[in-house]
Amino acid sequence: MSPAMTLQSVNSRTEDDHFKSVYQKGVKHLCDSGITKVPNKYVLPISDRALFKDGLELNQNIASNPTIQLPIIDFSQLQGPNRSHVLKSLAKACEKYGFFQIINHELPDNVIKNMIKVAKQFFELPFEERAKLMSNELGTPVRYGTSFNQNKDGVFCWRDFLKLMCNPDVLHLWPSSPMEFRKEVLTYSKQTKQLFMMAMEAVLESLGLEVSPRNEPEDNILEEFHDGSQMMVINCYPACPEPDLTLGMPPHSDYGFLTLLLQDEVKGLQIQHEGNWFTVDPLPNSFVVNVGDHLEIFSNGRYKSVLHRVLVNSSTSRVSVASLHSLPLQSIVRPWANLVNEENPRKYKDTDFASFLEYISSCEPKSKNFLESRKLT
Ligand SMILES: O=C(O)CCC(=O)C(=O)O
Ligand SMILES: [Fe+2]
Repeated sequence: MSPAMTLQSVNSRTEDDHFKSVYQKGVKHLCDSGITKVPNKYVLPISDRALFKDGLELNQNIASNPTIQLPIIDFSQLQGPNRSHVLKSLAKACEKYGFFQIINHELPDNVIKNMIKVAKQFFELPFEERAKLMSNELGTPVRYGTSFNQNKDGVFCWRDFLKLMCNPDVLHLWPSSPMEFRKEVLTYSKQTKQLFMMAMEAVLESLGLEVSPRNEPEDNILEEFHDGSQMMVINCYPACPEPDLTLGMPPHSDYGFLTLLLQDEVKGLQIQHEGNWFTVDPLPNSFVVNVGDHLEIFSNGRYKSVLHRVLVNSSTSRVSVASLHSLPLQSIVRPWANLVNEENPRKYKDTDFASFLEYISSCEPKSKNFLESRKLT
């Protein structure tokens, strides 16, 4: 090998390493550097792009993807004479779509507005400030990162995130800047926990479970959720110069029982329904709620944890806040005994949070692979 070639290969290796470390710093950092094209690291193979269906590239703009109106669950009707009617709609939504929208919840407007405000402010902090929370360890309770799994993803997705464990309580590890961050996010997390408890009670009742406080604690699964795990994921999807080439998040399902999703006014979430992708039109002041893998397991397959993904766009950055709720981290999740019978035999193995972490640490998470790995054949 000639000296020149050696130098060249060293140079390109250095360049590679340089770019590798740039991508690890996240999409916000990359965009702030003034890029006008999507780097190859984020370019999906054609078949994984949003504009691809049944072996064909669709000749349309991402923005013209069909939208879906998710079933609406009116929480103001849950406590009154219409409760059983609302529970029936809830059961249908969880069976058919794996998604619903909550309206007329009791979360005050200002709590929601302030959550979005501090989320946006956090991503506007200087990179060095955000980078203090970067970690390669997936189990770290407070973690700033990028893509889906930046240790494993071959192609990166167009997302930066801040993951905050809310329960178990690690408040002292949360970012201390912006100044109002901890206070506002704590208020928001407590309020979403309450909303989750109401939603979970309704979901259990819709499955035919007796959740009255008169029950012995060991028969009352709702009690276990009081001290259940809560993880908040604050997502930032910067405006993307070539949005058709990449995705904000690849198709995935969420691991917990229910995820409560708050979005700003920018569209982006898509769900898979009857084999097709639909964009969710965010209703102002509502929460989009989805069934997670644990609820699919618990309900022995009656309620479905549905694939969803996120599109990005060229004009506006988007922020969303996902609150993922489940049983305490050390609990075992298994099909509820009353939902298993001769007609509907047990479909899933026992699982827990540790096996989920082990799974996502050891392979590139794709679609519903984790749930597939819990299926009894
Ligand atoms: O940003 C969104 O709309 C969805 C986010 C999401 O799916 C997640 O955080 O798991
Ligand atoms: Fe998700």
